[in-house]
Amino acid sequence: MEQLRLEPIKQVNGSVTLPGSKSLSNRILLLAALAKGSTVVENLLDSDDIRHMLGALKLLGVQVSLNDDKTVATVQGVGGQFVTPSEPLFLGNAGTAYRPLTAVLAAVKGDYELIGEPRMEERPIGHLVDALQTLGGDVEYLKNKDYPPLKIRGGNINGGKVTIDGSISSQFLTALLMAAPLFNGDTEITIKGTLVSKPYIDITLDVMARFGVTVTHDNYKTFTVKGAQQYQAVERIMVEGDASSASYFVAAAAIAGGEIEIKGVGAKSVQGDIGFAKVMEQVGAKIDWYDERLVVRKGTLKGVDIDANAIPDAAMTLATVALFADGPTAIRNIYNWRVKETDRLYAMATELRKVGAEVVEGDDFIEISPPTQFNDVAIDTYNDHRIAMCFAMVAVGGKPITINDPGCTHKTFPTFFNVLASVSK
Ligand SMILES: O=C(O)C1=C[C@@H](OP(=O)(O)O)[C@@H](O)[C@H](O)C1
Ligand SMILES: C=C(OP(=O)(O)O)C(=O)O
Repeated sequence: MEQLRLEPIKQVNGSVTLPGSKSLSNRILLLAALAKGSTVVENLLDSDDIRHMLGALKLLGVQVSLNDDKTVATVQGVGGQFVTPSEPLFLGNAGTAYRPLTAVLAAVKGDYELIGEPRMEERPIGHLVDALQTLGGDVEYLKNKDYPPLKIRGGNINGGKVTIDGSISSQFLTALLMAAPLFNGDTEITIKGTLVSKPYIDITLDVMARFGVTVTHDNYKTFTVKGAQQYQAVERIMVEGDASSASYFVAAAAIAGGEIEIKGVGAKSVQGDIGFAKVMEQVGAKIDWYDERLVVRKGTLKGVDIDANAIPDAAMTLATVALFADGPTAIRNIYNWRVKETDRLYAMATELRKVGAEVVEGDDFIEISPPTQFNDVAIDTYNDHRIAMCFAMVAVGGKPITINDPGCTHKTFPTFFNVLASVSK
Protein backbone atom coordinates (compact mmCIF):
# COMPACT_ATOMS: atom_id res chain seq x y z
CA MET A 1 0.00 0.00 0.00
CA GLU A 2 1.18 3.46 -0.85
CA GLN A 3 1.95 5.76 2.08
CA LEU A 4 2.62 9.50 2.23
CA ARG A 5 4.90 10.82 4.93
CA LEU A 6 4.05 14.40 5.93
CA GLU A 7 6.77 16.23 7.86
CA PRO A 8 5.79 19.05 10.22
CA ILE A 9 4.68 22.16 8.35
CA LYS A 10 5.85 25.43 9.97
CA GLN A 11 3.76 27.90 8.04
CA VAL A 12 1.27 28.09 5.18
CA ASN A 13 1.32 31.00 2.78
CA GLY A 14 0.07 31.81 -0.67
CA SER A 15 -2.93 31.40 -2.90
CA VAL A 16 -5.04 28.33 -3.71
CA THR A 17 -7.42 28.11 -6.66
CA LEU A 18 -10.05 25.54 -5.78
CA PRO A 19 -11.07 22.77 -8.17
CA GLY A 20 -14.73 22.86 -9.22
CA SER A 21 -17.44 21.71 -6.83
CA LYS A 22 -18.29 18.00 -7.00
CA SER A 23 -21.93 18.67 -6.10
CA LEU A 24 -22.31 21.30 -8.80
CA SER A 25 -20.28 19.44 -11.46
CA ASN A 26 -22.39 16.28 -11.34
CA ARG A 27 -25.73 18.10 -11.15
CA ILE A 28 -24.80 20.35 -14.06
CA LEU A 29 -23.55 17.47 -16.23
CA LEU A 30 -26.76 15.50 -15.72
CA LEU A 31 -29.11 18.40 -16.43
CA ALA A 32 -27.02 19.53 -19.42
CA ALA A 33 -27.28 15.96 -20.76
CA LEU A 34 -31.06 15.93 -20.31
CA ALA A 35 -31.55 19.39 -21.79
CA LYS A 36 -32.30 20.31 -25.32
CA GLY A 37 -29.27 21.99 -26.87
CA SER A 38 -25.60 22.36 -26.12
CA THR A 39 -24.11 23.53 -22.81
CA VAL A 40 -20.50 24.55 -22.14
CA VAL A 41 -19.48 23.78 -18.55
CA GLU A 42 -16.44 25.66 -17.23
CA ASN A 43 -14.28 24.83 -14.18
CA LEU A 44 -15.65 21.28 -14.15
CA LEU A 45 -14.06 19.10 -11.46
CA ASP A 46 -11.76 16.40 -12.83
CA SER A 47 -12.02 13.56 -10.29
CA ASP A 48 -13.32 10.00 -9.95
CA ASP A 49 -16.88 11.01 -8.99
CA ILE A 50 -17.20 13.16 -12.10
CA ARG A 51 -15.55 10.53 -14.32
CA HIS A 52 -18.25 8.08 -13.20
CA MET A 53 -21.00 10.50 -14.23
CA LEU A 54 -19.26 11.17 -17.56
CA GLY A 55 -18.83 7.43 -18.17
CA ALA A 56 -22.52 6.82 -17.54
CA LEU A 57 -23.58 9.68 -19.80
CA LYS A 58 -21.41 8.28 -22.60
CA LEU A 59 -23.12 4.89 -22.34
CA LEU A 60 -26.47 6.70 -22.36
CA GLY A 61 -25.58 8.16 -25.75
CA VAL A 62 -24.70 11.69 -24.63
CA GLN A 63 -21.83 13.37 -26.46
CA VAL A 64 -19.50 15.25 -24.15
CA SER A 65 -16.23 16.74 -25.38
CA LEU A 66 -13.58 17.76 -22.86
CA ASN A 67 -10.61 20.10 -23.17
CA ASP A 68 -7.07 18.82 -22.41
CA ASP A 69 -7.21 19.24 -18.64
CA LYS A 70 -10.85 18.05 -18.54
CA THR A 71 -12.11 21.23 -16.88
CA VAL A 72 -14.24 22.46 -19.77
CA ALA A 73 -16.98 20.18 -21.11
CA THR A 74 -19.27 20.73 -24.05
CA VAL A 75 -22.38 18.65 -23.51
CA GLN A 76 -24.78 17.94 -26.39
CA GLY A 77 -28.08 17.56 -24.58
CA VAL A 78 -30.34 14.75 -25.80
CA GLY A 79 -33.66 16.36 -24.85
CA GLY A 80 -34.53 13.56 -22.39
CA GLN A 81 -33.94 10.71 -24.89
CA PHE A 82 -31.20 8.37 -23.70
CA VAL A 83 -30.17 5.19 -25.52
CA THR A 84 -30.32 1.89 -23.65
CA PRO A 85 -26.71 1.31 -22.55
CA SER A 86 -24.79 -1.73 -23.78
CA GLU A 87 -23.52 -2.51 -20.26
CA PRO A 88 -24.39 -1.68 -16.63
CA LEU A 89 -23.60 1.86 -15.54
CA PHE A 90 -20.68 1.65 -13.08
CA LEU A 91 -20.85 4.61 -10.70
CA GLY A 92 -18.04 3.80 -8.27
CA ASN A 93 -18.90 5.24 -4.87
CA ALA A 94 -20.28 8.52 -6.20
CA GLY A 95 -23.52 9.34 -4.38
CA THR A 96 -24.00 12.43 -6.56
CA ALA A 97 -23.99 10.20 -9.65
CA TYR A 98 -25.83 7.13 -8.33
CA ARG A 99 -28.81 8.76 -6.61
CA PRO A 100 -29.80 11.36 -9.26
CA LEU A 101 -29.29 8.86 -12.10
CA THR A 102 -31.56 6.36 -10.34
CA ALA A 103 -34.46 8.80 -10.31
CA VAL A 104 -33.84 10.26 -13.75
CA LEU A 105 -33.51 6.85 -15.42
CA ALA A 106 -36.71 5.68 -13.75
CA ALA A 107 -38.40 8.57 -15.55
CA VAL A 108 -37.02 8.19 -19.09
CA LYS A 109 -37.64 5.27 -21.46
CA GLY A 110 -35.10 2.44 -21.45
CA ASP A 111 -33.65 -0.48 -19.47
CA TYR A 112 -30.80 0.27 -17.10
CA GLU A 113 -28.60 -1.43 -14.50
CA LEU A 114 -26.81 0.76 -11.97
CA ILE A 115 -23.82 -0.80 -10.21
CA GLY A 116 -20.97 0.49 -8.04
CA GLU A 117 -18.05 -0.29 -5.78
CA PRO A 118 -18.59 -2.73 -2.89
CA ARG A 119 -19.09 0.21 -0.47
CA MET A 120 -21.88 1.59 -2.69
CA GLU A 121 -23.73 -1.68 -2.06
CA GLU A 122 -23.68 -0.82 1.66
CA ARG A 123 -24.99 2.73 1.23
CA PRO A 124 -28.80 2.84 1.58
CA ILE A 125 -31.04 3.93 -1.27
CA GLY A 126 -34.38 2.50 -0.06
CA HIS A 127 -35.95 5.86 0.76
CA LEU A 128 -35.51 6.99 -2.83
CA VAL A 129 -36.63 3.69 -4.34
CA ASP A 130 -39.74 3.68 -2.09
CA ALA A 131 -40.72 7.12 -3.38
CA LEU A 132 -40.13 6.17 -7.02
CA GLN A 133 -42.14 2.96 -6.61
CA THR A 134 -45.02 4.89 -4.99
CA LEU A 135 -45.11 7.05 -8.11
CA GLY A 136 -45.27 3.95 -10.33
CA GLY A 137 -41.55 3.69 -11.14
CA ASP A 138 -40.18 0.25 -12.02
CA VAL A 139 -37.05 -0.06 -9.86
CA GLU A 140 -35.84 -3.43 -8.59
CA TYR A 141 -33.07 -4.46 -6.18
CA LEU A 142 -30.55 -6.84 -7.77
CA LYS A 143 -29.00 -8.00 -4.48
CA ASN A 144 -30.25 -6.69 -1.12
CA LYS A 145 -33.47 -4.77 -0.47
CA ASP A 146 -32.84 -1.06 0.08
CA TYR A 147 -29.30 -1.15 -1.39
CA PRO A 148 -27.65 -0.96 -4.81
CA PRO A 149 -27.24 -2.47 -7.36
CA LEU A 150 -30.52 -1.65 -9.11
CA LYS A 151 -32.37 -2.61 -12.24
CA ILE A 152 -34.61 0.05 -13.72
CA ARG A 153 -37.19 -0.12 -16.48
CA GLY A 154 -37.72 3.55 -17.08
CA GLY A 155 -40.35 5.72 -18.56
CA ASN A 156 -43.74 5.26 -16.93
CA ILE A 157 -43.99 7.77 -14.08
CA ASN A 158 -47.08 9.92 -13.97
CA GLY A 159 -46.27 12.12 -10.98
CA GLY A 160 -48.71 12.72 -8.15
CA LYS A 161 -48.31 13.02 -4.40
CA VAL A 162 -45.44 11.28 -2.67
CA THR A 163 -43.60 11.37 0.64
CA ILE A 164 -39.87 10.84 0.94
CA ASP A 165 -37.85 10.07 4.04
CA GLY A 166 -35.18 12.76 4.41
CA SER A 167 -33.55 11.50 7.59
CA ILE A 168 -30.53 9.69 6.09
CA SER A 169 -29.56 11.64 2.99
CA SER A 170 -30.67 14.78 1.16
CA GLN A 171 -29.50 13.18 -2.08
CA PHE A 172 -32.77 11.21 -2.31
CA LEU A 173 -34.82 14.41 -2.41
CA THR A 174 -32.29 15.97 -4.78
CA ALA A 175 -32.70 12.98 -7.09
CA LEU A 176 -36.50 13.10 -7.01
CA LEU A 177 -36.54 16.85 -7.62
CA MET A 178 -34.22 16.56 -10.61
CA ALA A 179 -36.34 13.79 -12.13
CA ALA A 180 -39.77 15.28 -11.40
CA PRO A 181 -39.94 17.62 -14.43
CA LEU A 182 -39.60 14.49 -16.61
CA PHE A 183 -42.66 12.80 -15.07
CA ASN A 184 -45.84 13.01 -17.16
CA GLY A 185 -47.79 15.04 -14.58
CA ASP A 186 -47.16 17.38 -11.66
CA THR A 187 -45.51 16.09 -8.48
CA GLU A 188 -45.93 17.11 -4.87
CA ILE A 189 -43.16 15.80 -2.62
CA THR A 190 -43.61 15.92 1.16
CA ILE A 191 -40.68 15.31 3.49
CA LYS A 192 -41.22 12.56 6.05
CA GLY A 193 -39.23 13.07 9.25
CA THR A 194 -36.41 15.58 9.29
CA LEU A 195 -34.44 16.62 6.23
CA VAL A 196 -30.70 16.22 6.76
CA SER A 197 -27.94 18.07 4.89
CA LYS A 198 -30.52 20.69 3.89
CA PRO A 199 -28.23 23.20 2.14
CA TYR A 200 -27.58 20.65 -0.61
CA ILE A 201 -31.22 21.10 -1.63
CA ASP A 202 -30.46 24.76 -2.31
CA ILE A 203 -27.69 23.66 -4.68
CA THR A 204 -30.19 21.40 -6.46
CA LEU A 205 -32.84 24.10 -6.77
CA ASP A 206 -30.25 26.62 -7.95
CA VAL A 207 -28.94 24.32 -10.71
CA MET A 208 -32.47 23.32 -11.80
CA ALA A 209 -33.38 27.01 -12.07
CA ARG A 210 -30.29 27.63 -14.22
CA PHE A 211 -31.62 24.95 -16.60
CA GLY A 212 -35.08 26.54 -16.69
CA VAL A 213 -37.08 24.59 -14.08
CA THR A 214 -38.62 26.28 -11.06
CA VAL A 215 -39.57 24.38 -7.93
CA THR A 216 -41.81 25.83 -5.25
CA HIS A 217 -41.69 24.75 -1.61
CA ASP A 218 -42.98 25.77 1.78
CA ASN A 219 -39.94 25.99 4.00
CA TYR A 220 -38.50 22.67 2.72
CA LYS A 221 -41.53 20.62 3.81
CA THR A 222 -43.52 20.17 0.60
CA PHE A 223 -42.05 20.69 -2.86
CA THR A 224 -44.10 21.13 -6.04
CA VAL A 225 -42.70 20.48 -9.51
CA LYS A 226 -44.61 20.76 -12.79
CA GLY A 227 -44.50 17.67 -14.97
CA ALA A 228 -43.77 17.22 -18.70
CA GLN A 229 -41.10 19.90 -18.73
CA GLN A 230 -37.84 19.98 -20.62
CA TYR A 231 -34.59 21.31 -19.20
CA GLN A 232 -33.14 24.09 -21.32
CA ALA A 233 -29.45 24.16 -22.21
CA VAL A 234 -27.30 26.96 -20.79
CA GLU A 235 -24.86 28.51 -23.24
CA ARG A 236 -22.03 28.75 -20.65
CA ILE A 237 -22.14 27.74 -17.00
CA MET A 238 -19.28 28.17 -14.55
CA VAL A 239 -18.83 25.69 -11.70
CA GLU A 240 -17.95 27.37 -8.38
CA GLY A 241 -14.90 26.14 -6.51
CA ASP A 242 -15.60 23.25 -4.12
CA ALA A 243 -16.51 24.58 -0.66
CA SER A 244 -15.79 21.23 1.02
CA SER A 245 -12.31 21.22 -0.55
CA ALA A 246 -11.89 24.80 0.69
CA SER A 247 -12.32 23.56 4.27
CA TYR A 248 -8.80 22.04 4.37
CA PHE A 249 -7.18 25.35 3.47
CA VAL A 250 -9.39 27.41 5.78
CA ALA A 251 -8.33 25.02 8.55
CA ALA A 252 -4.65 25.00 7.51
CA ALA A 253 -4.40 28.79 7.64
CA ALA A 254 -6.24 28.87 10.96
CA ILE A 255 -3.93 26.28 12.52
CA ALA A 256 -0.54 27.35 11.14
CA GLY A 257 0.96 30.81 10.96
CA GLY A 258 0.77 32.67 7.64
CA GLU A 259 -2.06 33.68 5.35
CA ILE A 260 -3.90 31.79 2.61
CA GLU A 261 -6.06 33.25 -0.11
CA ILE A 262 -8.67 30.72 -1.25
CA LYS A 263 -10.09 31.49 -4.69
CA GLY A 264 -13.35 30.01 -6.01
CA VAL A 265 -15.80 30.32 -3.12
CA GLY A 266 -16.78 33.18 -0.84
CA ALA A 267 -19.71 35.03 0.64
CA LYS A 268 -21.83 34.49 -2.50
CA SER A 269 -21.40 30.72 -2.65
CA VAL A 270 -24.48 28.55 -3.16
CA GLN A 271 -22.78 25.70 -1.28
CA GLY A 272 -23.71 25.11 2.34
CA ASP A 273 -20.18 23.98 3.20
CA ILE A 274 -19.09 27.62 3.04
CA GLY A 275 -20.69 27.61 6.51
CA PHE A 276 -17.53 25.85 7.70
CA ALA A 277 -15.66 29.16 7.39
CA LYS A 278 -18.27 30.71 9.73
CA VAL A 279 -17.70 27.90 12.22
CA MET A 280 -13.95 28.48 11.95
CA GLU A 281 -14.48 32.14 12.87
CA GLN A 282 -16.18 30.89 16.03
CA VAL A 283 -13.17 28.63 16.60
CA GLY A 284 -10.87 31.64 16.26
CA ALA A 285 -9.76 31.93 12.61
CA LYS A 286 -9.42 35.42 11.14
CA ILE A 287 -11.24 35.54 7.82
CA ASP A 288 -11.73 38.29 5.24
CA TRP A 289 -14.81 37.56 3.15
CA TYR A 290 -15.13 38.48 -0.54
CA ASP A 291 -17.84 37.41 -2.98
CA GLU A 292 -15.81 34.58 -4.53
CA ARG A 293 -12.75 34.21 -2.31
CA LEU A 294 -11.60 34.10 1.28
CA VAL A 295 -8.40 35.23 2.98
CA VAL A 296 -7.67 33.27 6.16
CA ARG A 297 -5.17 33.81 8.99
CA LYS A 298 -4.40 32.07 12.24
CA GLY A 299 -6.11 32.89 15.51
CA THR A 300 -6.18 31.39 18.97
CA LEU A 301 -8.24 28.26 18.47
CA LYS A 302 -10.83 27.28 21.02
CA GLY A 303 -13.05 24.23 21.22
CA VAL A 304 -16.68 24.64 20.08
CA ASP A 305 -19.88 22.65 20.43
CA ILE A 306 -21.80 22.70 17.14
CA ASP A 307 -24.68 21.09 15.29
CA ALA A 308 -22.98 20.13 12.01
CA ASN A 309 -25.97 18.61 10.21
CA ALA A 310 -25.85 21.31 7.53
CA ILE A 311 -22.13 20.81 6.81
CA PRO A 312 -21.54 17.04 7.10
CA ASP A 313 -18.51 16.92 4.78
CA ALA A 314 -16.60 19.98 6.02
CA ALA A 315 -17.32 19.04 9.64
CA MET A 316 -14.77 16.24 9.31
CA THR A 317 -12.13 18.93 8.96
CA LEU A 318 -13.30 20.44 12.26
CA ALA A 319 -12.64 17.07 13.90
CA THR A 320 -8.92 17.44 13.08
CA VAL A 321 -8.84 21.18 13.85
CA ALA A 322 -10.03 20.04 17.29
CA LEU A 323 -6.59 18.48 17.85
CA PHE A 324 -5.15 22.01 18.10
CA ALA A 325 -7.92 23.78 20.04
CA ASP A 326 -7.46 24.82 23.64
CA GLY A 327 -10.39 22.71 24.88
CA PRO A 328 -12.78 19.96 23.81
CA THR A 329 -14.81 20.14 20.59
CA ALA A 330 -18.22 18.51 20.07
CA ILE A 331 -19.67 17.87 16.61
CA ARG A 332 -23.33 16.89 16.82
CA ASN A 333 -26.24 15.65 14.71
CA ILE A 334 -24.06 13.78 12.24
CA TYR A 335 -25.62 10.31 12.27
CA ASN A 336 -25.30 10.05 8.50
CA TRP A 337 -21.49 10.10 8.74
CA ARG A 338 -22.08 6.37 9.25
CA VAL A 339 -23.48 5.78 5.74
CA LYS A 340 -20.99 7.70 3.62
CA GLU A 341 -17.64 6.54 2.14
CA THR A 342 -17.12 4.54 5.31
CA ASP A 343 -18.61 4.66 8.81
CA ARG A 344 -17.01 8.05 9.38
CA LEU A 345 -17.96 8.30 13.06
CA TYR A 346 -16.17 5.06 13.85
CA ALA A 347 -13.24 5.79 11.51
CA MET A 348 -12.65 9.34 12.75
CA ALA A 349 -12.88 8.28 16.39
CA THR A 350 -10.42 5.43 15.80
CA GLU A 351 -7.84 7.53 13.91
CA LEU A 352 -8.10 10.57 16.21
CA ARG A 353 -7.40 8.26 19.17
CA LYS A 354 -4.33 6.89 17.36
CA VAL A 355 -2.96 10.44 17.15
CA GLY A 356 -3.46 10.79 20.91
CA ALA A 357 -6.82 12.55 21.31
CA GLU A 358 -9.39 11.48 23.85
CA VAL A 359 -12.57 10.78 21.90
CA VAL A 360 -16.19 9.97 22.72
CA GLU A 361 -17.98 8.34 19.76
CA GLY A 362 -21.73 8.74 20.19
CA ASP A 363 -24.44 7.35 17.95
CA ASP A 364 -24.72 10.72 16.18
CA PHE A 365 -21.93 12.85 17.64
CA ILE A 366 -18.23 12.95 18.34
CA GLU A 367 -16.41 14.74 21.16
CA ILE A 368 -12.69 15.32 20.84
CA SER A 369 -10.26 16.47 23.55
CA PRO A 370 -6.87 17.51 22.18
CA PRO A 371 -3.89 15.23 22.87
CA THR A 372 -1.46 16.05 25.66
CA GLN A 373 1.13 14.31 23.51
CA PHE A 374 0.94 13.59 19.77
CA ASN A 375 1.83 10.13 18.46
CA ASP A 376 3.71 9.82 15.16
CA VAL A 377 1.41 7.25 13.52
CA ALA A 378 0.14 6.02 10.14
CA ILE A 379 -3.50 6.97 9.60
CA ASP A 380 -5.80 4.45 7.90
CA THR A 381 -8.03 6.20 5.38
CA TYR A 382 -10.77 3.57 4.77
CA ASN A 383 -10.93 4.53 1.06
CA ASP A 384 -12.34 7.86 2.25
CA HIS A 385 -10.85 10.93 0.56
CA ARG A 386 -11.90 13.22 3.41
CA ILE A 387 -10.09 11.18 6.06
CA ALA A 388 -6.87 11.44 4.03
CA MET A 389 -7.30 15.19 3.55
CA CYS A 390 -8.38 16.19 7.04
CA PHE A 391 -5.58 14.25 8.78
CA ALA A 392 -3.06 16.33 6.81
CA MET A 393 -3.99 19.00 9.39
CA VAL A 394 -1.81 17.13 11.90
CA ALA A 395 1.29 18.08 9.86
CA VAL A 396 -0.06 21.60 9.44
CA GLY A 397 -0.17 21.75 13.24
CA GLY A 398 3.55 20.93 13.35
CA LYS A 399 3.41 17.18 14.05
CA PRO A 400 4.64 14.46 11.66
CA ILE A 401 2.06 12.01 10.30
CA THR A 402 1.82 9.26 7.68
CA ILE A 403 -1.26 8.92 5.48
CA ASN A 404 -2.02 5.42 4.21
CA ASP A 405 -3.39 5.17 0.66
CA PRO A 406 -3.28 8.92 -0.09
CA GLY A 407 -4.57 8.17 -3.61
CA CYS A 408 -8.11 7.92 -2.21
CA THR A 409 -8.29 11.73 -2.59
CA HIS A 410 -8.99 11.00 -6.29
CA LYS A 411 -12.69 10.81 -5.42
CA THR A 412 -12.99 14.61 -5.27
CA PHE A 413 -9.55 16.27 -5.12
CA PRO A 414 -6.78 14.37 -6.94
CA THR A 415 -4.24 17.20 -6.61
CA PHE A 416 -4.86 17.84 -2.90
CA PHE A 417 -1.41 16.92 -1.51
CA ASN A 418 0.37 18.90 -4.27
CA VAL A 419 -1.76 21.96 -3.59
CA LEU A 420 -1.09 21.65 0.14
CA ALA A 421 2.66 21.34 -0.54
CA SER A 422 2.52 24.46 -2.71
CA VAL A 423 1.44 26.62 0.26
CA SER A 424 3.53 24.85 2.93
CA LYS A 425 6.88 25.86 4.42
O1 LIG B 1 -26.07 16.46 -2.76
C1 LIG B 1 -24.84 16.48 -2.66
O2 LIG B 1 -24.11 16.96 -3.55
C2 LIG B 1 -24.23 15.94 -1.44
C3 LIG B 1 -24.98 15.79 -0.29
C4 LIG B 1 -24.42 15.31 1.00
O3 LIG B 1 -24.86 14.00 1.21
P1 LIG B 1 -26.11 13.62 2.17
O4 LIG B 1 -27.29 14.37 1.74
O5 LIG B 1 -26.23 12.14 1.97
O6 LIG B 1 -25.67 13.97 3.57
C5 LIG B 1 -22.90 15.34 0.99
O7 LIG B 1 -22.39 14.61 2.09
C6 LIG B 1 -22.33 14.78 -0.29
O8 LIG B 1 -20.93 14.77 -0.30
C7 LIG B 1 -22.79 15.60 -1.47
C1 LIG C 1 -20.33 11.89 1.18
C2 LIG C 1 -19.58 12.19 0.13
O1 LIG C 1 -19.78 11.75 -1.12
P1 LIG C 1 -21.05 11.20 -1.93
O2 LIG C 1 -21.32 12.24 -2.97
O3 LIG C 1 -20.58 9.91 -2.53
O4 LIG C 1 -22.19 11.02 -0.99
C3 LIG C 1 -18.40 13.08 0.29
O5 LIG C 1 -17.86 13.54 -0.75
O6 LIG C 1 -17.95 13.36 1.41
